[in-house]
Amino acid sequence: MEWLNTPAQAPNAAMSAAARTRQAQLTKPVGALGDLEAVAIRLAGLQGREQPAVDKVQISVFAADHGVAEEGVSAFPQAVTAQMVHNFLNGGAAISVLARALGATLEIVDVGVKTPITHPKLISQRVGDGTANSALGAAMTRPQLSLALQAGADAAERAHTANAALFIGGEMGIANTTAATAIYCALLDVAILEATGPGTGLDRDGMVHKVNVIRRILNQHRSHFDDPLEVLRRVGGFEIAALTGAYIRAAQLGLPVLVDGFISTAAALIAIHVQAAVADWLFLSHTSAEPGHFFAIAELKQRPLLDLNLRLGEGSGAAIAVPLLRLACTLHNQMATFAEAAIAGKL
Ligand SMILES: O=C(O)c1ccc[n+]([C@@H]2O[C@H](COP(=O)([O-])O)[C@@H](O)[C@H]2O)c1
Ligand SMILES: Cc1cc2nc[nH]c2cc1C
Repeated sequence: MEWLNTPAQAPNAAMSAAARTRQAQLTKPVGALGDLEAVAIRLAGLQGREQPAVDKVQISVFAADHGVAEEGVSAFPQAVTAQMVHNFLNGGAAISVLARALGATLEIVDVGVKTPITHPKLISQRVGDGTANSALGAAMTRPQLSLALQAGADAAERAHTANAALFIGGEMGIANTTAATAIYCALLDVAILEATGPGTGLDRDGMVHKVNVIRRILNQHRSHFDDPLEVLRRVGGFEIAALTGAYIRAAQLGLPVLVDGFISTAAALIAIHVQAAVADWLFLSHTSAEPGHFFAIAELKQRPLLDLNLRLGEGSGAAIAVPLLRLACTLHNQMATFAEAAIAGKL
């Protein structure tokens, strides 16, 4: 795991400066294309070219089960994790449809679904048969944490080797909003009541129960909140750890990342607590409908691109934001400058 401490690459400041200069010359009032201008400028710095592009996209969905599901914290049974993995592989899930529509590479990685799945298209990098119940003890062992981080790093390496311009991580795991909420509370010091949401669709009573379970989890592990990897090991999940490893490795390889929703952002929080410079490589795709997402967005000091009441996961929100990144680049690269179009500049 020595790679974890390898520094993230530094964005190319000269290229973002050149892109900012170009934006100022395009035939529009400066700033009129809003956040899309900042996206193009950031991407230019990350890709080291004045004219960025988001051609090849890799989406890696990590699936795993959670011991804490036995506490009854989800509106759906644990078996849905494995059932959705089959749906991903058979092309019927939202992320399958989106990946096809975008021309993106989609890979599904089993990092610890309870019952092993065999399928020719599945990448099997199992860390265990699901995590242990974090309300009773640590969710994973140290070796399991290392393997899960490595599974994510491997996915980022594959994307880099395949010359992907953008990496998207997705997750699937019944009960993982409980794990993610515990991470938010541990790292951000937000109140459990404010950070907890309905996940897959709990009613009020279900939410009250979920809050109580998260309180038990936090009380169990409170003395370790100053160590982000220990928080991940104790209250996280294999798929959250894989996403953390993927984000850190992508930043080290110089590969921009589009972060998905509530659970993916928990992995992003761990990643930036391990190494703050990883944040340079992360774009937030959307604001999740899960209410606690707000607190992580504030910590990442970035405005997500979309706000569509999404709460699916799988990498779906990030995939939906890809056309915006592509359009931001196309506008930046193809618009005429004031000089080219012979249009008078600002008075
Ligand atoms: O990404 C989000 O913002 C999001 C918000 C709520 C739920 N999810 C998905 O729903 C599952 C977890 O929900 P739950 O209620 O079982 O904790 C998991 O598979 C996630 O991908 C995802
Ligand atoms: C059906 C279903 C699909 C999902 N995709 C990601 N999380 C999910 C949770 C459920 C319940």
